[in-house]
Amino acid sequence: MPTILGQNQYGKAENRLVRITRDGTTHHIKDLNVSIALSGDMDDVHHCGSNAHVLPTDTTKNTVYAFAKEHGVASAEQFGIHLARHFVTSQETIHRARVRIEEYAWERIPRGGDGREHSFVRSGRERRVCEITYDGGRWQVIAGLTDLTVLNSTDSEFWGYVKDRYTTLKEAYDRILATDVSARWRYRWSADAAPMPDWDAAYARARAEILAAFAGTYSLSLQQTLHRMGTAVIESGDLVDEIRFSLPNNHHFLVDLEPFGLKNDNEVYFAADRPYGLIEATVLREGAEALIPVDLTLV
Ligand SMILES: O=c1[nH]c(=O)c2[nH]c(=O)[nH]c2[nH]1
Repeated sequence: MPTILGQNQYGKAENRLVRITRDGTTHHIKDLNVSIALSGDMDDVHHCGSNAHVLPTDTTKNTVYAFAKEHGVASAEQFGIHLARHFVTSQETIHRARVRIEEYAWERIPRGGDGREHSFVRSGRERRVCEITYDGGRWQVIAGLTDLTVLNSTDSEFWGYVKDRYTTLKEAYDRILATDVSARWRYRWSADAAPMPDWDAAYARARAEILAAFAGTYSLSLQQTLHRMGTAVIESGDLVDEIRFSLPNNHHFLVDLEPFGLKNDNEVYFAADRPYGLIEATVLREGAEALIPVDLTLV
């Protein structure tokens, strides 16, 4: 039976890279997990095993480390753009490159004024991510974050919902709202000719807008909070056209203390870890195209 080769890509996944920049006795750290996926004239390697068009995945790994030395890592986005451009422009058989980067944040440990800055502590579970795609003509730059854990201990209600014979949920007029924010946003930058944005500043602004909107929204549902967070990011400038969120509703249930003769005045909660509501949506600038995949685990 004849078959047709469909979409295919290959490359080295999860190259763990730590780049130290030594600025005298002050050191800077970038801690990345870099995944490369290349596509192009790959019919022969799949059909008859000729590797003549294949740049080895091992080489893509080496390129990550060599570029870290030669070009440094100014930002994850800029590093990804460098790599994607290199693979597509240096190899005739490679027409598209996708570079995904996860970044782990480190904070400095104060060293008691000895003037030497080389001690770090890993901060939280939160990760910064980006995905760069280049096909020789157009760029797609998606950035985001995963597992940014936030909680409001009041200013959240949930009532007025549909009730059927299986509904047992009590209406809530003062509840905890908590989630681990996963967000991906797509920058408008899409051409080599356009000036390169300050990726770190753009990331910091989006993250700050998400946090401010979460804290500042009097919430009638997590869906409403999501929409406010997305709108805040898009309206904060003209760089982000689309943002998608995946928000687990980290339920906190009031514990029944009446058996102990105690009144629970919204003070004692059971923090459940599963199951959890999962609220997901994309917010777009008017007229923008939805290009971020529905399933954020794929980005
Ligand atoms: O913010 C919420 N949105 C829902 O859709 C929902 N459903 C539910 O049971 N609790 C909540 N909370």
